[in-house]
Amino acid sequence: MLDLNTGTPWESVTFTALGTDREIFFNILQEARELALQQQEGKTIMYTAVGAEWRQFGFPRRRRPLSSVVLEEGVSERLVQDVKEFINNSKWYNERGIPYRRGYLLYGPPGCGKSSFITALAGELEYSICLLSLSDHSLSDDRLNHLLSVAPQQSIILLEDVDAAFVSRDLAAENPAVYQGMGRLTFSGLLNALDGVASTEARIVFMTTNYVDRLDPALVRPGRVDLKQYVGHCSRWQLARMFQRFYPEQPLAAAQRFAEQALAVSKQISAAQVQGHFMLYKTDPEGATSNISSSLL
Ligand SMILES: Nc1ncnc2c1ncn2[C@@H]1O[C@H](COP(=O)(O)OP(=O)(O)OP(=O)(O)O)[C@@H](O)[C@H]1O
Repeated sequence: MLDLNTGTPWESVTFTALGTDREIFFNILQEARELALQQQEGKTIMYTAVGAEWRQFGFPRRRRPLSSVVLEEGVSERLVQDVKEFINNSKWYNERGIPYRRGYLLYGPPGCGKSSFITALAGELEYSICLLSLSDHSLSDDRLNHLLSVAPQQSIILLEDVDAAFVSRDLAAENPAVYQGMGRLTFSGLLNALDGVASTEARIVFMTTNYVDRLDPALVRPGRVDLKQYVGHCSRWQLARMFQRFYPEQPLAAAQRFAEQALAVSKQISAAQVQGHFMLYKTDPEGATSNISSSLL
């Protein structure tokens, strides 16, 4: 059976037992709960907004290890440390009367690992992800406000491609026709909703964009975005690291040679491109290095 309001499958089960010991029911329920939770163990749950509530999207996904997302040297560690420090410091915020929330902005070209990193971070923290598209035309100021206030506990709110919903107010003023009818969510509604995100629990908001210069400064000011991080094309270090992860049996020198040659072909290679290239040479590291120009251009 389906709950017509939420679309969630459900059924009623009636237990009857002879005797006077009610404990048996509690034990059964406890066991059922543990079994249900076991199914989610080691997994990351994604939620999307449906109407006024968050609904689980697809099956829980196996947690992505942080080490599988190769960002520029030190970047991943810095972000993880910042988030963990924030989560462990509720007292500091309470004592100073500062809303217990932290905003992050990851920006940079497509396919360089912004979304992958956030997914892996959620896995590391054992948090779920609440994915919200600001360009969703059914999103209004009130609905956004409500959704942010009822987000599941221990979740990261992820606003992807924030530039797609709002453009710098100057740009919009210059060319109103282009930016007309971008949904009922207003820019000030978004700012208010972000400012209102406060709870006794750590509230983490991640935003991503490919076009940081299109964002209104009001959106990325401290308090709304506390840490900005550029996630860009692959550096020499990243290329070698990705090679080593893909071909762990290869010596470091082979990884360095791959990185050299890849950069000689182009300085603007995304990690997604590198991953796609390696997939063509799954068991052939030599081929991956000697045929770089064929698929990385
Ligand atoms: N730094 C990385 N390390 C390992 N894999 C990566 C990395 N960046 C991207 N990939 C792979 O490339 C694909 C796309 O990456 P992802 O969606 O994270 O990029 P993105 O920066 O969020 O792109 P967009 O701006 O288009 O949303 C994924 O399959 C991911 O596994």
